[in-house]
Amino acid sequence: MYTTDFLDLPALRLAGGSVRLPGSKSISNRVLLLAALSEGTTEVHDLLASDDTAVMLDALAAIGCTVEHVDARTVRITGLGARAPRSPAKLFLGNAGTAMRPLTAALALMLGDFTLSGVPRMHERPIGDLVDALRQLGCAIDYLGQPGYPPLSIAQGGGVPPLQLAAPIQVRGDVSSQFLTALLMALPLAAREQDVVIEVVGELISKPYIEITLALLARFGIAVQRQGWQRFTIAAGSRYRSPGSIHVEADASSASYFIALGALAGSGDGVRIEGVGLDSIQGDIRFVDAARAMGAQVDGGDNWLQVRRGSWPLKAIALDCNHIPDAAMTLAVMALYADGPSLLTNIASWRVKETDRLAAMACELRKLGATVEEGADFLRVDPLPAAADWRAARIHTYDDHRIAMCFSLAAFNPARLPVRIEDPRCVAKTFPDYFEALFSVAQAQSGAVPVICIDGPTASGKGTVASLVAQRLGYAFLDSGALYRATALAAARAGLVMEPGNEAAIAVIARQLPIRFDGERIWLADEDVSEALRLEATGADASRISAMATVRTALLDLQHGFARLPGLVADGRDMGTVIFPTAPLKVFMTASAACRAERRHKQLISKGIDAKIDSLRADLEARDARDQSRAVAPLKPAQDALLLDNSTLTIEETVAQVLAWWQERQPFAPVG
Ligand SMILES: Nc1ncnc2c1ncn2[C@@H]1O[C@H](COP(=O)(O)OP(=O)(O)OP(=O)(O)O)[C@@H](O)[C@H]1O
Ligand SMILES: Nc1ccn([C@@H]2O[C@H](COP(=O)(O)O)[C@@H](O)[C@H]2O)c(=O)n1
Repeated sequence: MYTTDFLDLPALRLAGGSVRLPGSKSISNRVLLLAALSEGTTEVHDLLASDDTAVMLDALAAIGCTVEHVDARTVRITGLGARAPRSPAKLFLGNAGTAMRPLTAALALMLGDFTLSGVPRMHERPIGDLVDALRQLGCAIDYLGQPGYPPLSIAQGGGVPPLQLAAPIQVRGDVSSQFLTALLMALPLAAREQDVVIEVVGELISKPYIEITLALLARFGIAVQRQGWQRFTIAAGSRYRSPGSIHVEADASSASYFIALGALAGSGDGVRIEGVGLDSIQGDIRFVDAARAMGAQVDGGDNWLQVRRGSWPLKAIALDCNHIPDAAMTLAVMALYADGPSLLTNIASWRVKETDRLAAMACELRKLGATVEEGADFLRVDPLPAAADWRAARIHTYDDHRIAMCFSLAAFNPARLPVRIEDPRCVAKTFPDYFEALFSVAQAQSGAVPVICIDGPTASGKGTVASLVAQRLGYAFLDSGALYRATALAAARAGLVMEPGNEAAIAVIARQLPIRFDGERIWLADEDVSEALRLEATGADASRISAMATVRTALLDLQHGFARLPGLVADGRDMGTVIFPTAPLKVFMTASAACRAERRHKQLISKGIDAKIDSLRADLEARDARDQSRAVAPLKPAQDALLLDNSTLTIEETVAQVLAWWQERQPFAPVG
């Protein structure tokens, strides 16, 4: 997951290959609560690991369920059954509507004292219609802040008041279908001696989500009779029974980004999406119809979809999006690539989601250059047909995962402009590895993967700085010196002396180098050689073999392979001059020999390695001289490199300078 302040997506061109989607958020949190209310243990497979499921799991543990993490995608829940929940309990539910609403309803029917709160935005998301319905029943539930919104208090430590079950329980259905879902999941707890009837007031929105709820209730032993979408009856004697084991389908709304990707850029066989198919129980699968209407070619089976580009430009669409409220945001970005204005209607529910999505989408689309009309419950988006119409935009994401994900599609713009996604971490709500998945199937425009080169002499700090710059930008990091060091180490282990007569044999070793980078650690085959590589003797050997032309050639492909989405920071001696000569930023980093010797001395002492500063200085000067004077790829600044002497700078100041130079090269307007 990218946890950087922003993530710059370079211009993208084509998409192909296969992605496996994470489990559905809606199904995951429903299944967790149903398992918690059941008697017995439920093993939940393919569970989404995300912020929203994490808060639900924490809450279930807090009220006394046993939660065991079997592996990254499997959790075992032992439910409460007939037991009362642990009380008092304070539950923090982040910004997870799928946790706040159903937990409120379930706990309101149980013995105990509970408070339910969330992040500030959660306290702006309405819950009054659900609370009204629960109060009708007789539950003791109060607002702790603004009436109509969380945080809430449920105070039934002394006992659950007698519930008014004779008359139908009325709930509004036109603000959020989650209120009805919450009651449907909670009221089986009350349907012991008599049927419980729920009546929906107003037109029910997002009906497909109710279908998911009913399907999952059935898996946990609860049959609900439905008369149209207005009246739901839970039979007397209902009791939750664990199915023992249950699989969570992949998220159909998450599929929308990859369906769109296929429609925009799917080349060859296009994009294959694993984990959700055309027969999905999730309403958002109907996004496929909308994508087809815009021109996408979509095939699918039980548990897979395959999407290719069809009509181009895409066809404009006018669609009532009530049935796909979440996935419809993806259509708004696809509309930029259409042959005319697109109109998305019946999306008023966007206003009460993670943010006011209607306002947010309009604002961010305009930043890209689009003309957008925003109504109370609709959005009209004009396309951007010509490259000159597009603007390089910093997309603000409002702590809303779907905004981050759908705007990534703007990176396919014909102007070849990068797109900056602010706070990319917000995708953790439903799809923590979204950008990794995107980069695994998307291809950059040729030469568009950005590379920052940092070259310089020994101990100038280029490795330290390059790695920090890479971290801040979410880019890959290439420590090219490690490749020469690893080759030298492998050659020494093979009994070779680093002299010209052994060049051919050392080049063979370099070409087949079984090197693997794993975070801070470096492996040669199955041995962790991180420490051995940093020895001064290994550095000196590396310097000797690095003068051999065939060894350098043998390491070329390996180094080029590091240039992948979303970008690379590479440090070495010839990054800017030979390996990435067209890189948009080249820095030549130096510091005085005295300063470098002192730094290296401190570095070694801190690792418990004894060293003399004078001999260190002599060694590094000898190494620099050899690196500068060799015939192939000598150490020198590229013609267009910026010089950075950091003798008097701290590490942070040096990093800040490199980042500042990088920002100067970006097309985004300065932050105003
Ligand atoms: N201003 C600075 N910028 C960068 N590094 C610094 C700075 N001040 C101190 N250092 C320290 O200098 C030491 C040498 O840095 P580093 O190993 O990154 O250098 P290098 O140029 O990559 O060396 P080599 O070429 O041997 O791999 C590190 O311990 C680092 O923390
Ligand atoms: N691009 C590069 C990187 C390194 N070398 C040689 O390897 C030696 C070790 O490098 P470190 O950066 O890890 O110290 C170095 O002295 C160079 O001789 C190179 O030639 N080209």
